[in-house]
Amino acid sequence: MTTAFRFRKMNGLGNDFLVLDARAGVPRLRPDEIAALASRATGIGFDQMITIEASPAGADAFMRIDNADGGEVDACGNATRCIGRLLIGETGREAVTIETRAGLLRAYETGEGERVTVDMGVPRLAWDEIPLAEPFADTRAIELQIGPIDAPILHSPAVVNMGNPHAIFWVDDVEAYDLARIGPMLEHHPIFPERANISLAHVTSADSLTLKVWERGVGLTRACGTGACAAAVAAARTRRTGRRVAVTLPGGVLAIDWRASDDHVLMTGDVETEFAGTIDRATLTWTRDGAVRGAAE
Ligand SMILES: N[C@H](CCC[C@H](N)C(=O)O)C(=O)O
Repeated sequence: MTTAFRFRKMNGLGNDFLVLDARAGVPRLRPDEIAALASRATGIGFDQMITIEASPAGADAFMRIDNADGGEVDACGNATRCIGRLLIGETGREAVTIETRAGLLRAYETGEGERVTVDMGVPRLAWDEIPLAEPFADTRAIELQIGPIDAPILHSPAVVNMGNPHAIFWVDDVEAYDLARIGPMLEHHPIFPERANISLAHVTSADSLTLKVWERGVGLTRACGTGACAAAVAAARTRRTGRRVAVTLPGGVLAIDWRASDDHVLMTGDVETEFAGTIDRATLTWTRDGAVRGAAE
């Protein structure tokens, strides 16, 4: 019996994914196997593994999300755009529904090339929805200080849940902080019982901000879709911007619209299919179509 199965490699603004299709019989990998394949040193290298499954709720598909550390989570904005693109191509429809552990999401064509819009639903803003370890009446700015570090003190982040927990710190220069060093301290801060994704946001105008993200369970990524949504909601809530914000990340720009009519957050951006290949689970080696054999230790 073969232990080989197919995969696709995709990304949304450089936030990259190993995409498996369980509807074709791909096995559920263990966390240690996911982490080994996610390694950029010895594996295929990716931020999240995304598994497409049949949807119990009758959506076009269920999307399962595992971070590079092997931990399963409930939301991934950039991956939702990528899977939306795949399902739009598969169904021939302009709009598809994707079931996730955070709820049913709709993805639709924008008519501009590979660009996809996803309705990420309504942000959760109460302290116990983030969640936080203790009550805060105003989640637009919570008492959390870290430092002193070799840069201005980070303090009073906004917190937002987009199906996953986010903390956003307002800074004048996202490069003035060693996020690779302080990110893990904040991700694992005791105020976040489920840990958190950590963003540095520099508001550049009433409709634009620059964002740098340390992702829970991954580390620094080139883009974070739910992070961009969370930062745009937080900026609007604190009157730093309007409800439509262009979020510039290291990998590109996401257009966020926190729609006033129903409080849904719409996220629009490009997706890219990089390559396809085959993984042999028995040896955790893989072959990229039309390329040389790789090997995950
Ligand atoms: N690291 C996130 C999941 C992926 C989020 C990000 N890749 C996105 O595009 O939203 C978490 O643990 O909540």
